[in-house]
Amino acid sequence: MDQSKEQRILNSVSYNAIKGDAESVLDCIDKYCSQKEWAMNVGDEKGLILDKIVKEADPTVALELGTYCGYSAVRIARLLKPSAHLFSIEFNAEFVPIAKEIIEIAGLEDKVTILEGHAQDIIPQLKTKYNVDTLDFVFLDHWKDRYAPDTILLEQYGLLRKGSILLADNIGFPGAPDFLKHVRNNEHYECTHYPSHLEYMKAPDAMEKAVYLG
Ligand SMILES: Cc1cc(C(=O)N2CCN(C)CC2)sc1-c1cc(O)c2nc[nH]c(=O)c2c1
Ligand SMILES: [Mg+2]
Repeated sequence: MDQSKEQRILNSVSYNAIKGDAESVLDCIDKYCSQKEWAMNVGDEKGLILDKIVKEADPTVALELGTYCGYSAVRIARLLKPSAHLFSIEFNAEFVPIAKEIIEIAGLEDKVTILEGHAQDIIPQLKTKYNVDTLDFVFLDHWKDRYAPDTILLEQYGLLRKGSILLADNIGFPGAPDFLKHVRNNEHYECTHYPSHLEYMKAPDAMEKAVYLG
């Protein structure tokens, strides 16, 4: 059975990255995906926007929707303070072990918990099963059609508090029009638009920050 692209990315990280060095894991993935095989990591350019917003949020509890190979989980977790934790939800069973391995190579396994399943099934369990009170930061990077309904779930399950910061990838491409409709012109959100480019490409893309106002 041929290896998957995601397995080849893990092979490259395992062979080339410095164990315990998150930056070298990120650099290795960015190098592989810009020179060898494109993959849907948030990437180095949009990654800088992600870094900026994570530093601004300085979250104690963070949530990521869409783990994929763990690139953004490493990107976020490397910036977390000692007491902080990242929950990352991934529904594709093939990606989960690859992401776990990449996060471990980065030395961040104690900061990240990967929850396998659909966000709409796991979000309702965060308080009861995972002892979450409220979320300080949420990175939406799973599937454009789920951004809006899953954001509404976060609201309905009392997981957002005044000042919770949502950051959504792919607002430009593939695009998430109903998410934008939900958060913009909504008195409960303060939005900021960050134009950028699709990972490893020249094509335009963008991220949107939406701060929940309570
Ligand atoms: C799968 C895919 C293909 C894209 C594209 O236009 N391509 C043309 C150019 N070739 C080279 C690459 C592919 S963009 C994209 C994508 C990008 C993300 O950041 C995503 N994030 C979360 N969830 C997604 O489903 C997701 C999909
Ligand atoms: Mg994305």
